Amino acid sequence: MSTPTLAAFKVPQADNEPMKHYAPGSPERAALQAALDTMKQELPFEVPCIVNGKAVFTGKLAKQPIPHAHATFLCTYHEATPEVVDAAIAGALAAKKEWELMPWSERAAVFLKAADLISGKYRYRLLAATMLGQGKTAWQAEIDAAAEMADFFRFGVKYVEQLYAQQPEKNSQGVWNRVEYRALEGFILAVSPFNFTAIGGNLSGAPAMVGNVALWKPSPMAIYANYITHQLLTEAGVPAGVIQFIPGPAEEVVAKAISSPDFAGLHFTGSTFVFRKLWKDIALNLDKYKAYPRIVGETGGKNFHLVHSSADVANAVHQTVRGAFEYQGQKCSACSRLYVPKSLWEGGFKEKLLSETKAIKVGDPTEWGNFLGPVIGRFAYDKITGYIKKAKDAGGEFIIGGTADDSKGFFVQPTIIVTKDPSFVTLVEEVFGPVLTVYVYEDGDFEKTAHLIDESTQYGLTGSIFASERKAVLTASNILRNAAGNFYINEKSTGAVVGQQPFGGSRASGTNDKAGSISIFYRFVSARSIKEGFVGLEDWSYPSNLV
Ligand SMILES: NC(=O)c1ccc[n+]([C@@H]2O[C@H](COP(=O)([O-])OP(=O)(O)OC[C@H]3O[C@@H](n4cnc5c(N)ncnc54)[C@H](O)[C@@H]3O)[C@@H](O)[C@H]2O)c1
Ligand SMILES: N[C@@H](CCC=O)C(=O)O
Repeated sequence: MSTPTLAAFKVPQADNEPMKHYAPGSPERAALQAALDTMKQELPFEVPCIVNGKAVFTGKLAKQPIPHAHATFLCTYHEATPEVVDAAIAGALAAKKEWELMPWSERAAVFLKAADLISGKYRYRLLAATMLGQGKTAWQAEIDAAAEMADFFRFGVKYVEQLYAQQPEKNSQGVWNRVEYRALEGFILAVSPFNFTAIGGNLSGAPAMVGNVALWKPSPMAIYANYITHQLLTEAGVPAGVIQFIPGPAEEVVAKAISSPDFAGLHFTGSTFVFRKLWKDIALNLDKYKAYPRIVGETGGKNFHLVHSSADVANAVHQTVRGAFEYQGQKCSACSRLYVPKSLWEGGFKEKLLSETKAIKVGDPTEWGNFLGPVIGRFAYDKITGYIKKAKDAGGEFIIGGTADDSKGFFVQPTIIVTKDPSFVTLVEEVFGPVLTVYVYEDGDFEKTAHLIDESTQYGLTGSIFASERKAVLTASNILRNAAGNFYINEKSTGAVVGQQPFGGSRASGTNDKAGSISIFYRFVSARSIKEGFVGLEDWSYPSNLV
């Protein structure tokens, strides 16, 4: 039976999820501690693939280690095989028939409920899994797994309502024009990174919100938090088959999915290298596809803080410490290059930056008081320490840090390197760790330095100008227009909020489809224009045909 449309429903106003602060003695600190204690007692968990709403135990096992104590595993998970991927595609296509025809208000209700499950019932479990599995402190986990994910769903619903409301301005006499926003034919492949639990939820959830079905391949380093995300989406009412959860060997699972004729789009967040490879692989399969696939990818960055001589030094230093080192520099938006005028650097900036950085406590992120946790895993540890070695070999001046210890967990101390070489290796390549490289410029070279920032890397993700002189802000804003998709003034380069600063960059940083905005939804719909005539033609010829 079809569902009647008996009203034009309005979705609730979207507000950002109120953040909890976890201060000593607060009820939220007690609740999170209890969730952590329980999770530590119960681990390791077993995680299956979820296909058509059913748990699939393939027996092909892999493990997600705890980065601050890598001998311990948070979960053992069952990897998807090519047969599981095939079943996931077939099941998703079958589920799509009902899902895309479901009235919008029903789909909206599912995601609004998911947001409330994140704010309430699942909050502390999601946070605990993100802290243990991805090495986040309580605050970093709160920003991500609670606030950002709830915001993605609540604001997403609002944006879809706005998208659907976009209708043709004009109707000729006797005609009614409409546009409907169809889901894409086929399925979306969502491939998510380790560093934000929320991004996994959004990569699979955003296409589903507009009626698509998705195969979700999570990062091997975020399996458990993403599995909980899938569970809450199911509890919220996402029907079986609409989001298939298929962890597994990345190359194999992804290659299988993108070789399907029904592959309709890639929703990717991760490194530039992998995204470029996938784009090329998709291109090689182009003749197989039923339609041109949509390719959306948000990727790496080499984000800058440019300090002008008129800047408030205390603010610039504090913002830089947070921007560079929070979550161990493993945010795509992390500040990893700092440009400071000589007068400020020698006039107290350097001392303040050093003394503030020295005060940072590094250790187990589930212990209150630690500001930094471990980096995510062996590969990241080796890559970051490799860059530290390269920087030492190239003659960088290490003013703090440069040391690391992987005996128990993957710990890298916050590191600051000063260089006189504007193309220094850690000034141009993405390190993705707690490593900040400083370039000190002559005060008179402000504009030249802005051009240097613009031209010296392939990326264009985030960046900040610190200045109190308006002219300096304007100059930097103009020169750096294409150097950052998220540009900040007297604010750090990290911490974009859904509904406030739509997120994404261009150049080698991504397709800039702006997660957390209406733009992303355009990428996962294919509009159909409908023209209905109410008055029949009485003749076929035009007045211009008369003589
Ligand atoms: N721009 C953004 O919004 C944004 C947000 C978060 C992270 N990032 C970027 O992500 C990177 C860190 O995340 P990561 O380490 O998880 O990235 P990654 O590229 O290593 O992995 C991302 C995803 O791709 C999969 N993958 C890896 N190799 C693959 C292959 N050969 N074929 C198919 N799939 C493959 C992984 O399993 C994972 O699911 C950084 O470069 C960071 O800047 C960007
Ligand atoms: N949106 C986040 C970064 C996400 C990528 O890692 C920020 O703005 O800091």
